[in-house]
Amino acid sequence: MPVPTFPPFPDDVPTHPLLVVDYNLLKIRDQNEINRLWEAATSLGFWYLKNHGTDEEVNDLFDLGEETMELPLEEKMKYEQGDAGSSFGYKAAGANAVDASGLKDTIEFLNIAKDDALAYPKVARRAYPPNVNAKMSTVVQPFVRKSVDINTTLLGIFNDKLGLPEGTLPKLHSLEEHSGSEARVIKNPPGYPVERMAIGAHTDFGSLSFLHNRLGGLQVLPPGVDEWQYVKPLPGHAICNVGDALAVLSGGILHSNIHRVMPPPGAQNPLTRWSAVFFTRPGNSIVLRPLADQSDIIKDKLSQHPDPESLDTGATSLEWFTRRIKNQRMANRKGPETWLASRGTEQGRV
Ligand SMILES: O=C(O)CCC(=O)C(=O)O
Ligand SMILES: [Fe+2]
Repeated sequence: MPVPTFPPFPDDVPTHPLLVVDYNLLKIRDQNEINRLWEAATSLGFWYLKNHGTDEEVNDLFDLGEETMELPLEEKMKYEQGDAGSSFGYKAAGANAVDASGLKDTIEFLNIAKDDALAYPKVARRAYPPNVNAKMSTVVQPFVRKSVDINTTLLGIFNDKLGLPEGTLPKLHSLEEHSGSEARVIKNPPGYPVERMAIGAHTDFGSLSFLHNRLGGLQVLPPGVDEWQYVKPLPGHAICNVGDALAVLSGGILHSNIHRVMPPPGAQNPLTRWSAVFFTRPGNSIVLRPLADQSDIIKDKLSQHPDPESLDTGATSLEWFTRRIKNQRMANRKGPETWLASRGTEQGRV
């Protein structure tokens, strides 16, 4: 389907500019571009990525998301992610909390494990609706493959900048091991005022997120700033960000920033908001702690950290995700403490 045109993003709301990084230049290891990526990843931890060559795959995934969300709720619920802390599958609107008070989220999403997408027609992790299976090879796999390629390139660049032995970070995110890496399509229905949180404030759980937005609604709370600021969607530009796993592995050199999703602002507000993401996460067995024994740069950074132990999570990647996902589920909620138990590196800012 052709990409629809939308009302413009308003010009009277606070926005946060992001550096634009050119993927074509990263691919040829242009030093200047690598330095700009590094600057973005170690400050806000968010940047725009242009020339990523994934537009068609993203549009096809949006179409598949639309087709899936139109299924009757009863059908979608057959593929629900459940309450045990697994991420893969369908999540109905209202299944997660958005804050400590237990306000419910307003979005529904479908998560497809990279393990299932790449193993298809074998089932690696779980089942999906028949219409998703029908497009697994033609839509999901191509999106996952391109996203993996891009994020692996970024991991390779961070690896070298961090002074880690060649290939260390890509190896921790190997396709061979099962992981929490997944593709996600999100729908936020219209009808909510601009101040009604759709997804609560959070840091991403994994290492790198490759996000595609057409309408506004994503907001960041930059370090040292008290006001939430929108990230304006730019056509053809992905929004990339660092998640907790990479922040921890790098000893805090790479920054995992808090963000949340609100309904689209201004003239975009009456529209359904769709987003698509690929999350790259470490292999399930990888222990989330700074790689100080493999890099003097990380070791030095850690020696200046006020509380270096706080980065030693003692958790494997699988345990970290399971804890965070499980404790945001409304079905598991006992009180504000359940929300607190779902937190990552937000450091009390939400
Ligand atoms: O929809 C968006 O713009 C962001 C979604 C997000 O932050 C997430 O799924 O972790
Ligand atoms: Fe996120």
